[in-house]
Amino acid sequence: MTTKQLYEQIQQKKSFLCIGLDVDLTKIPHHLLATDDPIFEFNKAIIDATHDLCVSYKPNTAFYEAYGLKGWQSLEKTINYINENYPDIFTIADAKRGDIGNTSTMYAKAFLEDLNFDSVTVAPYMGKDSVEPFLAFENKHTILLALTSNEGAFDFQTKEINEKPLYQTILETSKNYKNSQNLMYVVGATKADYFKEIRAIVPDAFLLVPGVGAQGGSLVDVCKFGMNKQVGLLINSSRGIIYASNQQDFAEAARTEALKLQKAMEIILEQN
Ligand SMILES: O=c1ccn([C@@H]2O[C@H](COP(=O)(O)O)[C@@H](O)[C@H]2O)c(=O)[nH]1
Repeated sequence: MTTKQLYEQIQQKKSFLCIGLDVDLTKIPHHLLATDDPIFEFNKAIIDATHDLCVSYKPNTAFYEAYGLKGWQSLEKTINYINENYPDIFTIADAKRGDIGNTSTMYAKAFLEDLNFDSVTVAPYMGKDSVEPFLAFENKHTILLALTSNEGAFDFQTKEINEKPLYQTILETSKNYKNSQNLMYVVGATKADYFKEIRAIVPDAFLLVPGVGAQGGSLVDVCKFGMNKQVGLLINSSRGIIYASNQQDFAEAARTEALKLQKAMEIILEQN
């Protein structure tokens, strides 16, 4: 999917919501545990109940890898279900990969070719030759960790090297990578104070913003300086939406939470 198509979806749905599919078998309704593939059945119900309110789904691969081969099969069924039934949805494999070049190529093939996600999250720590193999895929996107939502982000990412915070160096340096038009960045909603500086460095890039909902980030604060002419934001909420209820009504409850965020986004879009 191109960023133009993503923007068209945002305009049509009046939403820039990304729903995180982080399925934990200890948190899903008990009746689903009796099915052949509880993870997939849970995702399918959530997706069917929310697809008109969001523009993106983001399974975090950890929640699938933790269940071994069966978990990986559930991930594959989930991405195939989205691609077959809701092809306009932008899909993100939140896998946080990145390695020496030939290994990164294999990671990229796994997520962007075999599983056919639109994008994958990548850690920038190993530098250019670890990121560029992901960028080589046409109309696919590499979402580089820039300033993450967790407390540990202050351990390295905000530390100055040559009088510049590391996250700024990541943004500036990666802009010169080959096929950098395929780059997006992760910036946590809990770091709203940093969005003005970040937008000055990457005015046109899409930012994937996790951290609203369960982590306490504010949608309004992020949008204040985070939006650009093409909106340029994908706001992620996972637990705050998918675990709104652990009863039979879980999909409806997820829809109610997603609708609250979509309505707030609609108001913000009208004001901008
Ligand atoms: O900086 C980051 C990068 C990734 N994440 C991931 O996003 C979701 C957030 O889940 P919530 O339940 O809405 O808190 C999860 O998959 C994280 O691993 C992040 O939170 N921060």
